[in-house]
Amino acid sequence: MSSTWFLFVVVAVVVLVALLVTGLLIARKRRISLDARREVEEKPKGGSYAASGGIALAPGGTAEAPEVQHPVEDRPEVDGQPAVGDDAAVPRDSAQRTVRDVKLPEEPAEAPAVEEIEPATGRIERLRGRLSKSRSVFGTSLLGLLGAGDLDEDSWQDVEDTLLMADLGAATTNQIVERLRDELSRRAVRSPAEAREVLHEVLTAQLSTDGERAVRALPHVVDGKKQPAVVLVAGVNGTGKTTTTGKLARVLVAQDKTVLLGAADTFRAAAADQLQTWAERVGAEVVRGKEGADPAAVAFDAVKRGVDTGVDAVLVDTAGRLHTKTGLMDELGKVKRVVEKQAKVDEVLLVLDATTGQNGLMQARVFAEVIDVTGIVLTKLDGTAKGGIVFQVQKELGVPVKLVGLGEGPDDLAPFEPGAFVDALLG
Ligand SMILES: Nc1nc2c(ncn2[C@@H]2O[C@H](COP(=O)(O)OP(=O)(O)OP(=O)(O)O)[C@@H](O)[C@H]2O)c(=O)[nH]1
Repeated sequence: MSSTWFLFVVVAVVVLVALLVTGLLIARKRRISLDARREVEEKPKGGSYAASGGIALAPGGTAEAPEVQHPVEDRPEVDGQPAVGDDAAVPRDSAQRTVRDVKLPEEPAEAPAVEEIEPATGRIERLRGRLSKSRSVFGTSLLGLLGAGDLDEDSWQDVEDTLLMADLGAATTNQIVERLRDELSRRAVRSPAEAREVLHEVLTAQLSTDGERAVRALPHVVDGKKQPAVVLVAGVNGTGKTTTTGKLARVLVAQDKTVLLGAADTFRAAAADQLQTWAERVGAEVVRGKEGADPAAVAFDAVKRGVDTGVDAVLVDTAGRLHTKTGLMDELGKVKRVVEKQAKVDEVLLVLDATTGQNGLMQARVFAEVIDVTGIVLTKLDGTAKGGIVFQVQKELGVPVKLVGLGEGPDDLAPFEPGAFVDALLG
């Protein structure tokens, strides 16, 4: 009986163990197959990347990104650009690099180059081509008429018209025609060469004047002390005052004279800058005031500075005054009076634009009433066929033409010499 019970118990235990093992195996098998299916189901379509973690979010607003020490700091040769290895060190989604100020090496300030200046002697000959417009009137027209031999009244009328059109004015034209008639018949002129000689003589004589043509721009001694020459440059806007002042400074510097420029044209904003540029080109000092400052005060300061520093000449560029504005014209008189508290004004150059013809003459008259003009500068003779204005303006003012402007170039200013001028006109 006991052995039967023992056998029964063993069989029961074996069955129980078998059942237990089978149950466990079945349960495990089920779980594996389930998980595998889910894995297949959850796999995203299209082969895209499935992130393993979520995106870190932070509240917006003022939170500042931590400063990143970028390796570029240590590698100046990459010049701030990403280079190989940068991404490895700084992940893409780390804070962006900020713009950094990089100190560039300073460029050495360029000293303004002082230019070489053409000698002034013989300039009118060298610039004679610039008078080509006026030359065609005098050279081609007049010589054509006079060189043709005996002139009838119609031909003399043509000579007269030609001179009038060249802006010689009625009085000067009459005098010239009369002289030409006399000389041509007295000398029994037959050839064009003889006609040219007579014309040259008559025109040159018309240009002669008792006035001194030298520009008074050299220093002198007062009470044993060197005093700079003081030159005022006056004229209507745009006639070429500033340009002439600059050109004249070059002429002086080329002769080893020291020059100071006074920018008393305080009306036109760019005038002082323009003068400063001229000064820098020749290495001269400039005295300038604020825009709109009293021109007389600037002129005074310039002359004072010139006296104190012992320069050879002070050239004062005055404002472009319209001759119709009497107040402004009076101011020019004031500039002169104020300057003369410092030093005598040696030269008042009136700049006239030759292309304005008769209008230029009207300006000259008004200026001469306000200020004692001592010399005339006739500019832009290169751009006009009316070179004859030279003849009129001298007669009108009784003041010599001292300088002529024959172009915009820095050395296109020539001393006025009647013989050379007429030569250039006749070609
Ligand atoms: N062709 C030619 N142009 C000239 C001559 N002189 C001056 N100019 C030109 O004329 C213009 C006026 O010259 P500026 O010197 O500025 O005249 P400004 O009288 O000082 O003028 P404001 O300062 O306005 O009163 C510039 O373009 C010069 O280059 C000359 O002889 N020939």
